[in-house]
Amino acid sequence: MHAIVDHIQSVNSHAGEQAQRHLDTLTKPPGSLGALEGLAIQLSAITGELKPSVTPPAVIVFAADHGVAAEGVSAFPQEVTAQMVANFANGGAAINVFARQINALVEIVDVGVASTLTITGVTSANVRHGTANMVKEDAMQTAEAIEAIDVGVAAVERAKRAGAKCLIVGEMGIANTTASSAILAVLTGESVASVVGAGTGINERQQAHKVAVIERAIAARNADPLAPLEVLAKLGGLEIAAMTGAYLAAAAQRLPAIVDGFIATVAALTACRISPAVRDYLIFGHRSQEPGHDVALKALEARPLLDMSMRLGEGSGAALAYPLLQAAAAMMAEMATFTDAGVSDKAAL
Ligand SMILES: O=C(O)c1ccc[n+]([C@@H]2O[C@H](COP(=O)([O-])O)[C@@H](O)[C@H]2O)c1
Ligand SMILES: Cc1cc2nc[nH]c2cc1C
Repeated sequence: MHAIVDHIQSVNSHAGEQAQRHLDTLTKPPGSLGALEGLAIQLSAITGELKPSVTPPAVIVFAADHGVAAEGVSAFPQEVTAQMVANFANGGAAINVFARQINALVEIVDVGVASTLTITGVTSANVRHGTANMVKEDAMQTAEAIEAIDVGVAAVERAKRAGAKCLIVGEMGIANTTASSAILAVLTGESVASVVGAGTGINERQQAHKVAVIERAIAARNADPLAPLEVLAKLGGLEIAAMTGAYLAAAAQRLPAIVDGFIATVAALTACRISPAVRDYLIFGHRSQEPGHDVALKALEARPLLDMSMRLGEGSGAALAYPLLQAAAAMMAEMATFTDAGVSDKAAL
């Protein structure tokens, strides 16, 4: 982890300024493509290229289990994590469908599923078979969190070697909204109640119980809000740590990363607390229905591209946003300039 953090540099603001100048020569009123122009400038600043390519994208899904599931904080039983991993391997989940739609490379990584069965087509990088119950003990040791971060780093490096030009990082883990809410409350100082939601679909009474569980865990673990790795280890999840590592590696490799929903954004915030320069490598794909997502987005000063009332995870919202990045790249590469097309530029009034 430390080696990758040392590699992270700021985005190339000079390339971003050149992209802005190029955009203003294209046959459209300046700024008229709105947020798409901002996206193009960001892609240039990330890659250092005036005409960047985001093809092909790589989808990486990290799966892990959570000891805190034993507290009855999710609408679904823990075994669903492993069952969904098998579904990902068979190509039947929503993320598989959306990944095929955008011709993405796909890797499914078991970084901490409770089940000990191995599944063909899944990268086995299990650090431990689920975290401990954070109400009773630290979710994991710091060394395990670092190991899981390194699983994320390694997956991004494989994607880069395979030719990926853009990353879509997703997750699967029953009870991971509980871990994410706990991390977010500690990192931001916001109340637990303001960052807890229905997750996979618990009712209001169960949500009140979830708030109480998280409050107890936060009090018992007593993590230092200024020590992101400690917060991640004590309250986090193995897939959240792997995603944190993936965002750190994306920045180190100068690859744009599309952040998915609530859990992904909490991992992104953790990565930015470890290394603030990561922020400018991140593009926020969608706004999740999970209420804590707004808190996490605000902490990152992020405006997501889509608002589809989704709350699935898996990287699904990021995959749906990917065609907007393709459009931004195509605009830079293919649009005619005023000079090329013989169109009169803005009148000098
Ligand atoms: O991405 C989101 O915003 C999101 C919001 C709610 C739930 N999820 C997914 O649902 C699972 C966690 O929900 P829960 O209720 O078990 O904590 C996990 O597998 C996530 O991928 C994902
Ligand atoms: C079926 C199911 C699919 C998921 N995908 C991500 N989280 C999930 C949670 C459940 C319960």
